[in-house]
Amino acid sequence: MAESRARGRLWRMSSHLNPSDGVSMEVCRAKGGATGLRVAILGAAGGIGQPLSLLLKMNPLVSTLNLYDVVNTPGVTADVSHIDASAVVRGFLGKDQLDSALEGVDLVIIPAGIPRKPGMSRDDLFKINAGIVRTLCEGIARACPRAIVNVISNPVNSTVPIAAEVFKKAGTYDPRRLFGVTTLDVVRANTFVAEVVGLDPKLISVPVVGGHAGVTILPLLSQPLQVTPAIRFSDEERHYLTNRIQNGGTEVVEAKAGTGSATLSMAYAAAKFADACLRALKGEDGIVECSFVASQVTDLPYFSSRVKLGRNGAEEILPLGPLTEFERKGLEAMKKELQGSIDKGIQFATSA
Ligand SMILES: NC(=O)c1ccc[n+]([C@@H]2O[C@H](COP(=O)([O-])OP(=O)(O)OC[C@H]3O[C@@H](n4cnc5c(N)ncnc54)[C@H](O)[C@@H]3O)[C@@H](O)[C@H]2O)c1
Ligand SMILES: O=C(O)C[C@H](O)C(=O)O
Repeated sequence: MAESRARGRLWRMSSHLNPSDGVSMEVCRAKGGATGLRVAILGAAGGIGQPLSLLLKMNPLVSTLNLYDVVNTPGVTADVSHIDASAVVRGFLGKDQLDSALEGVDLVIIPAGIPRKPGMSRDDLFKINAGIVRTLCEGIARACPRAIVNVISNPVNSTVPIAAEVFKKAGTYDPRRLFGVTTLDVVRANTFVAEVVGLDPKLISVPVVGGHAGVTILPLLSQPLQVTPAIRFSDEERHYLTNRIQNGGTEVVEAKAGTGSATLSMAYAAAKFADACLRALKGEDGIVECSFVASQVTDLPYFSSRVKLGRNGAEEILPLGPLTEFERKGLEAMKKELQGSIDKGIQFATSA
């Protein structure tokens, strides 16, 4: 009897988390930490979305975590909501619940969309993911126009310009609040450099600039901060590392052999970048992360480089610093492709 009473209570506690089931929250006295920040994950039931939901639930800065997807959110929500961290988890399913998922949110993270299979480029995802990102950003413009937005969906070099155009059309665009998530490139660069030089990756911080596809990913290996004496690479090491960092995504896609692309390392990277945004929103000073943003650092309208984060998002885009000849050539080599991907995104969003 005692056991079944406990079970009934648990059922109510978890099922009320999905607003679609009509069960009220009256059994709960607490409705979530009042002082924390509200986060929505769009695409929360996917390969990235699920572990990212887990990591954000564990983030003490988060008071409310809204999980949105077009499939499977009730199960993911019930599962993640049982973790004994303070964020209240709420599930939202299908496009009719998009605006409710976004209302009052401070940070929106978008990992919605299809991933690559072997032999595909990120640009091959454009056809499907461009429309998904556009629809989700229209929801953001309606329901939480002041939110910070972290775009993960590929091709990032085009989806960020799409998001910007949607917000411009809605009259809500603030370039400081829109970020393409390129943290995984930095995470990979730190890991691979640490392997080569035999150091703890936590000591390495390689800025990775440009965009998020092939040659547009440019690690500035002459600037791996925090290590004294400075690391110097041989030509062979520099070529190996640049090539491996540029092709890190493909390495995972091929290893997964048709079942998807990076999900766990990406969830880690997205949670790291989201945490930086949340800490900046809370007023913490001195936070710098690489991200693909509207930029004047080069002649390209969007570019990933080190960005100082503040209460309003991107406070300052830092200069690239001194480049080696190898890096200067890499920068020139990426420009045509990156400009083309940016133009493709703008064209898609403005012609619709
Ligand atoms: N920026 C990066 O560094 C990086 C790294 C890895 C993957 N990615 C990209 O992230 C995206 C997601 O990858 P994944 O492995 O999680 O894919 P996945 O297929 O496992 O998950 C995608 C999720 O998006 C959902 N979805 C589809 N349409 C939607 C819509 N209209 N609204 C809400 N949700 C929707 C799906 O239902 C699914 O749950 C891909 O485009 C992938 O290329 C980017
Ligand atoms: O490579 C991909 O398709 C996914 C992602 O962009 C990555 O870098 O892992």
